Amino acid sequence: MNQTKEQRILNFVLQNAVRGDPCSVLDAIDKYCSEKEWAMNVGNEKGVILDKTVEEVSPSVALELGTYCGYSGVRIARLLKAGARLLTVEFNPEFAAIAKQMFEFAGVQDKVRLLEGPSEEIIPQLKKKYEVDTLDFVFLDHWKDRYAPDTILLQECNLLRKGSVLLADNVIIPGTPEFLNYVRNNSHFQCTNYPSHLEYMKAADAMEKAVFLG
Ligand SMILES: Cc1ncnc2c1ncn2[C@@H]1O[C@H](/C=C/CNC(=O)c2cc(-c3ccc(F)cc3)cc(O)c2O)C[C@H]1O
Ligand SMILES: [Mg+2]
Repeated sequence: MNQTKEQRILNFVLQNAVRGDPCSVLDAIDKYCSEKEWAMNVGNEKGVILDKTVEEVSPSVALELGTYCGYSGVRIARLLKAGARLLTVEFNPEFAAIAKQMFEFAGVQDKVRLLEGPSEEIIPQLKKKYEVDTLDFVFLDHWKDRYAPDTILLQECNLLRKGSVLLADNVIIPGTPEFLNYVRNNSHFQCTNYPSHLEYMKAADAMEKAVFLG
């Protein structure tokens, strides 16, 4: 059976990165996806914005929506302090299987919990089933039309507290107009835009940080 692009990315990592070295995993994915096959990883340029935000927040509990191959999950998990954890949500079982192997190879599997299913089903389970009180950091990188409804759902489920930080990928391309309108016109969010570029390309993209004010 033909391999998928995501399996080819994982194989390249297994053959070219160093087991237990998260940075070598990120470098291998970026090398493959810039030289061989484009893929929708947040990439190294927007990845630095993600790094800085994670370091600023120093979250105890972080949530990622849209795991895909695990690139941003490795990126976030490598920066987490001892005892902190990342919950990452992915509803495509093939991608989830790839990401799990990516986390194990990178050596971050003890910090990451991959939750398989649609975000609208998982988010309401976070408190009771996954023992979350509130979320310190949320990275939104799943279907772009889900950013706004899931931001509302996070509030409805009382998962945000004063100071919770949302960071959204792709607010220019593919674009998340409903989400931007929602958080920028909402007195409960303080927003900051971070201009950048589409992963592995010259096209303009940006990330948006939205801090929940309680
Ligand atoms: C609701 C829900 N629940 C759980 N997992 C979900 C979910 N919606 C998507 N997912 C999972 O996240 C992943 C989806 C991410 C969606 N990301 C994208 O569609 C995406 C697309 C581009 C892009 C830009 C320019 C172009 F010309 C073409 C593409 C760039 C990116 O950085 C992206 O994140 C994989 C999917 O299975
Ligand atoms: Mg993205």
